[in-house]
Amino acid sequence: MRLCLRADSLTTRLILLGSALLLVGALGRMIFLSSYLRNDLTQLTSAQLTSIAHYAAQDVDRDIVARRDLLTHLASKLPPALLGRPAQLRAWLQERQETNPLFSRGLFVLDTAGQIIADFPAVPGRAGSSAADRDYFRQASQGHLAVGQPTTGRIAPFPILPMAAPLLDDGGSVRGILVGVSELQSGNFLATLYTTRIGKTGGLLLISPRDKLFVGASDPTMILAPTPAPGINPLHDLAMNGFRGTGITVNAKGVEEIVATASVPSLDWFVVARLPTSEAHGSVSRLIHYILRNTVIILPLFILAMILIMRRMMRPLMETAKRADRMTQGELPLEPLPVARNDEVGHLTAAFNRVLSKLLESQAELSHMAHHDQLTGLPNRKLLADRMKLALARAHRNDGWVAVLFLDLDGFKPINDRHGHETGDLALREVANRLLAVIRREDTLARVGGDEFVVLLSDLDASAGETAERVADKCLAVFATPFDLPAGSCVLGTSIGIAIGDGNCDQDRLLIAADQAMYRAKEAGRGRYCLA
Ligand SMILES: Nc1nc2c(ncn2[C@@H]2O[C@H](COP(=O)(O)OP(=O)(O)OP(=O)(O)O)[C@@H](O)[C@H]2O)c(=O)[nH]1
Repeated sequence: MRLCLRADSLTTRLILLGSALLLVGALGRMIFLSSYLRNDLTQLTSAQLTSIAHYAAQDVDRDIVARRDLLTHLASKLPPALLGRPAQLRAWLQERQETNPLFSRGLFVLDTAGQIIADFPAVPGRAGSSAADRDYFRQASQGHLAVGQPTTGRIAPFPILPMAAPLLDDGGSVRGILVGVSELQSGNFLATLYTTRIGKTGGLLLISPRDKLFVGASDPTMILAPTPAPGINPLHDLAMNGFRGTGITVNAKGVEEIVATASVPSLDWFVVARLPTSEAHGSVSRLIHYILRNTVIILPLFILAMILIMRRMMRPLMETAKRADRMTQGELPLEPLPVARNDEVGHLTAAFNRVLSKLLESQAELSHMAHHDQLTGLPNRKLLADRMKLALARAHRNDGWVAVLFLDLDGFKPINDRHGHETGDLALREVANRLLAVIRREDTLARVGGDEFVVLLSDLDASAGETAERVADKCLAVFATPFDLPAGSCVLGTSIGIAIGDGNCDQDRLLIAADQAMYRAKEAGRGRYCLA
């Protein structure tokens, strides 16, 4: 049986509903899962970035502290007498530098006017030049160790960090300044910070709030670039003012990032570890694509499976409907349908069968009513006509005979008049019962009028007349006994007209002949029979 997917069919609706639920489920999973995972990944990434920023800040701090300690130590050990002897001073610097080359761009000494007295390694043009304008000179002149502003070297164009320590005499006065210069990207300084990548496009930043500079960055274009002006990046502004923690922000290039900040303890610098959210949430996008792809693959399979399942489930229902249809069109007899399964379709089929059996019962009742007399339950004139037709056909085939006895009650009307119709009805029923008792089972007793009965005797032989007279005698005899009715005992009689016919007789003429014979019996004094 073919299953048509019509727009108004239950199957189509169920498939559409199922598909809609599948899509809504996938959509729901995408929305709720992606939101949940985004939050989760943001927290996880923030924690990881915090660790990275912290470790990077510790690394920077270790390098700064090492240089600060070295410079302080060298300044304390530099013999004051060497300040007036540049050649010896350079030799002293060389010895120290070769022993511990932390300051990759060398050491030099300034006099109190900021003039470079000696340097190592000797850079052409450095000795004799002035550094009086440099911030570290001004700070160190005050007697403090100074970390200068990271800058691009005057001699060599590399990002450098100068550090300066005052050379103090015994009285604590500044006699000169020892300066150490480190190339920021040198292998023993911050090279790792410059080359570290977080994810594909994330990285580290080292920021000096005092100098409003990016000291270091994974992105080379940002090295020594000025930090954004306040108001561009709120989280950056907070960090510049001392906030340390994590957050999501949009950087100056318009990229949304997860960032974590950590302070470099020995300076006011801080490290920023950053990762674009698009990268951090990359697995969410992949998951959404995965769900979408799966849904696109599953949906047609689901629809196909639904069609097959629905076809299987609906087959009994459709077969039931088809058979019911054929029954209504008269192609199949009205019979109970087979109940295939004990499910809703089975219940529907069983209900249909119950309706059908009620219908058959009503039909049988109607048919009985159409062919029987309501009062006595005897065949009526219509059924008698059918039976006569059959009896005459058999007689025709067998060369047999039929006899019709037409009975009209004598004295019935006075019972009605005297005792009422109900008593008359009881009398008619009793007459029917008494007559039924005297005829053969295969003969027919019919009520054809108010107090008129017909006895049809079929399959008679040539002695049909004698047989009919014998039956007429028996019928007369049943009236010999008075009728014992609730209203009292009543006497009834009957007049009988007999007509005999063979297979060639017309049934109406036979009945009329019997009727006329009955009238002759009436006229002859009632309570008797006459032959037609
Ligand atoms: N109680 C009852 N009476 C009926 C029914 N059908 C017809 N009758 C009555 O039966 C009576 C028949 O009339 P008649 O044939 O003249 O009655 P009768 O007294 O036997 O007269 P004769 O046939 O001339 O002997 C009428 O009074 C009808 O009203 C019925 O179903 N029940």
